[in-house]
Amino acid sequence: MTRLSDIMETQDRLLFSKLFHKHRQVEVTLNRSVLAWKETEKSRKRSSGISNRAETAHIHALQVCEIVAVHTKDDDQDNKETRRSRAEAKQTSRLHPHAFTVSYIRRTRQHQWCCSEVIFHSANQALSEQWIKVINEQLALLTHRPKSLLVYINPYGGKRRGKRIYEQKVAPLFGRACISTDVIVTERANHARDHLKTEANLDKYDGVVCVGGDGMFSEILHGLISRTQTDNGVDPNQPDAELVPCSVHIGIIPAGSTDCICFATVGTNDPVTSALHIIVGDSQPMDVCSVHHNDSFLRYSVSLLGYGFYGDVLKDSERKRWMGPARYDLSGVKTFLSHNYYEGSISFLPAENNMGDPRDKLQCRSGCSVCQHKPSSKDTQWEMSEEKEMSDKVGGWRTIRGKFIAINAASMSCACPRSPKGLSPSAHLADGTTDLILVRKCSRLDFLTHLLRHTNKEDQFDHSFVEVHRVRRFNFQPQQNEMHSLEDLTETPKKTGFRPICSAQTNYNYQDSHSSWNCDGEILPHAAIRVSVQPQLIRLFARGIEEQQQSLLEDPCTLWALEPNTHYSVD
Ligand SMILES: CCCCCCCCCCCCC/C=C/[C@@H](O)[C@H](CO)NC(=O)CCCCCCCCCCCCCCC
Ligand SMILES: Nc1ncnc2c1ncn2[C@@H]1O[C@H](COP(=O)(O)OP(=O)(O)OP(=O)(O)O)[C@@H](O)[C@H]1O
Ligand SMILES: [Ca+2]
Repeated sequence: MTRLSDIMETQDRLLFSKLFHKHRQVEVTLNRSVLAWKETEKSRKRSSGISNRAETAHIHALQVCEIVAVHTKDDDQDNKETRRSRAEAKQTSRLHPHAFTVSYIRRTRQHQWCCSEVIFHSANQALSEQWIKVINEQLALLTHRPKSLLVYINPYGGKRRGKRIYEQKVAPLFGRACISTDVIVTERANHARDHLKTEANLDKYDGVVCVGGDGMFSEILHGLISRTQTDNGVDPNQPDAELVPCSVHIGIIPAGSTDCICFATVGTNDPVTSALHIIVGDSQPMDVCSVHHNDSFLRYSVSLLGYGFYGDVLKDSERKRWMGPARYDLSGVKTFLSHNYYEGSISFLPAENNMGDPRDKLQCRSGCSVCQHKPSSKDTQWEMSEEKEMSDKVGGWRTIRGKFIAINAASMSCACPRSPKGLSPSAHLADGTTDLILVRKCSRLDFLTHLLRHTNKEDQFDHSFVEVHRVRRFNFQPQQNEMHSLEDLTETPKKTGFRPICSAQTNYNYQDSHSSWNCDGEILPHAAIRVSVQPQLIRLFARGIEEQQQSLLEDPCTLWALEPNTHYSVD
């Protein structure tokens, strides 16, 4: 571990100068990883007045990898941060007229980042220019940062604020970081997907950014995966085909209704935070489920594949798109009151024991050790073996038949503002597995308790009617001919008035006896599906949720040790 005082002294120093910051003289040091400064002793003595006892030294430090950009100071930036008098600011500018601004990432609250600035003044123009040059040289060494991005904006996602969010909050940051962009505002559903599939010249870009919600992300996902498979001659209709990972990173600027992919990979739905993760070129691999019906490809999923409750909520909510995000709450209540269950048979290939358990409370966080474990070739051979697929007993495939209110496969936690811990709080972003949650038929009250536990600290899997398995693949086959309402199961049956109650004996048809699959917010056209997790098929400009820092000083990224009698301020 490097000590901050060493950085301030000589260690690997690239540049050292006495400059002015907030009207005080500071010693500024740059090495390959840190930009640090502290007030000079002379200045401290002057500020502490007549007493000869200097104030304690404050050392401020920024990590170079969290510097967004360095520029000559704009005139209108004068002393925004000091709240000192204009006269004092004018005096600094007169005596030390050559200034440069370092824009950097500052952590605020709840995983949010903002872009802050620190301004250094100098009397010497050449010195100021040298600082800009040397910092820029260090930034240029960070080759994983994107230089050119293709941006798709859905102007109709969420509360229809995508365009404004991009123009006001994101474009200025990309501009400051000297990232060039080609922006396409979509004109119809699937515009972005089709453009990526056939037209976009992907060689030009280091990443694709989507401004919108999970549906818009899904378009980008489908466009990119499909393009990559076509370019590599892979037929996606083969359920066992090994798909080729996409080389282009995806960035998400949240502007939708749920935005669970952004929330579960960054920890917050904030456009500025996401833009900063893109600028620094963060990289988070992610699993993708491929979904087939017989031998034809249906869709890819990265978050929730939900049959029963979440399928019914989505189907109903699609008719209420005009309501915006509130449609999910209304359809949620309506579906809850309908209280339907569906019969079917689900078979699955459990993940190996060393892949953890959905109830182990080992949450996926930045640098997650579980996600480092790549499936061995032995695991893959096992997966591919159709012979094993036929067997129910030898530790391979298992089959469960039953009546379910919900069948959910969560390939990641699916945390979102509605449910901050998500559908499966310990699911992992990139471990090659999905958590299969089976909610069997139960009373309304029991199901409500289960739902409520998604919003508090209690364990939503701790019910006799819920089971959860970590799996690599699963198949679902709906029961052919029955549909039930749970009216007869509740202690005090009530007519809901929301939908006709069908009994098992009367007028059932396919639509009533089957639910639909909610695949990341899209309805699938078939109930019988085969699902296979494709480990780490895509990469996002994200780093996973960072551990909450108890204080900024405990930032896991800091490179230095604390020293007694010195105050540290890690900006
Ligand atoms: C009593 C309160 C219980 C609240 C329970 C909240 C659980 C919420 C779990 C959210 C999981 C989201 C998973 C993400 C799925 C995305 O790929 C997809 C596309 O964006 N979003 C949805 O399908 C959108 C799905 C939106 C689902 C909303 C469900 C709302 C249920 C409300 C039930 C109310 C019962 C009230 C009884 C009086
Ligand atoms: N120009 C457009 N006109 C109409 N629909 C569009 C357009 N561009 C994209 N879409 C479609 O709009 C749908 C919803 O978009 P988006 O995901 O951005 O918002 P949302 O549904 O409100 O949020 P979430 O998916 O997070 O719940 C997507 O499925 C996408 O295909
Ligand atoms: Ca996973």
